[in-house]
Amino acid sequence: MKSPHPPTAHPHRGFSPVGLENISAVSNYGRGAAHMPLLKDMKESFDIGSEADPRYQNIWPPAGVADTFQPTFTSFFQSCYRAELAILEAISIGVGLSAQTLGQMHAFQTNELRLTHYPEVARGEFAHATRIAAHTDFGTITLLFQDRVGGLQMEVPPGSGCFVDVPSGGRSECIVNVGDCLNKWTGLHSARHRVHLSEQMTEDRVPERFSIAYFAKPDRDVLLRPLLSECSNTGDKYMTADEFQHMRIAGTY
Ligand SMILES: O=C(O)CCC(=O)C(=O)O
Ligand SMILES: [Fe+2]
Repeated sequence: MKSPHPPTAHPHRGFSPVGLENISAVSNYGRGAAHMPLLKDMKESFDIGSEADPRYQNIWPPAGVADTFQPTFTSFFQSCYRAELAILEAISIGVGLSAQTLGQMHAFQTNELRLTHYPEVARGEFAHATRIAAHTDFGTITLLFQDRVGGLQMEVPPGSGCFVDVPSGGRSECIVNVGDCLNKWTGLHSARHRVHLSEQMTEDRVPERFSIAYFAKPDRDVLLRPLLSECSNTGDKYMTADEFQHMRIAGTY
């Protein structure tokens, strides 16, 4: 392995083989009594942070191995950051905050880009495993890009344990997902989602699937407190974003 992820969840950098991370460790965050089953994830991933992050370095492939990888994804990361700031401005205005409120809390680019490959598997594997277990994203917003294979599902209604397919519009589509931090600031719903067997998948072999998720995260010292007087949040009030990220991710590696 040329760019191994550290053995713990922090920092999210480099390559994680199938079996290293299991998201079901955090599936039950924020849930009431109806607990999700503990299923192993069938995925491998590569995590990239901002080159400007003062705390953590990226773990790039060594020189001579996939030399276009680093410039391609450094540039893509910057494109996602520009999109993030535009979307945060729109959300700020939409919820009644001043236009720069959310953007100002994302100045240091503690964001992460994750490339995920879900290998082809036999359909029967889904009896005791999944592609990525149910979870809410921990950050502010997620920009999700996927191929046309399908399998992304959202919990509807919230807290029910029932998941519906999110149809894939293909590689030019970007799904914007609300994360837990934006939920704490504004009350917008952070949807629980997973990647599992979709209703359309009727063959014995479930084809491989690729996705790219860009996780926009708050600056580490920002407090997660309600920004709108009418929104009611529960639990974890006034943690810093950094404390919250560490708490949420514990146990996944
Ligand atoms: O692969 C996907 O479509 C979703 C991945 C995801 O939800 C995540 O990495 O947080
Ligand atoms: Fe997610």
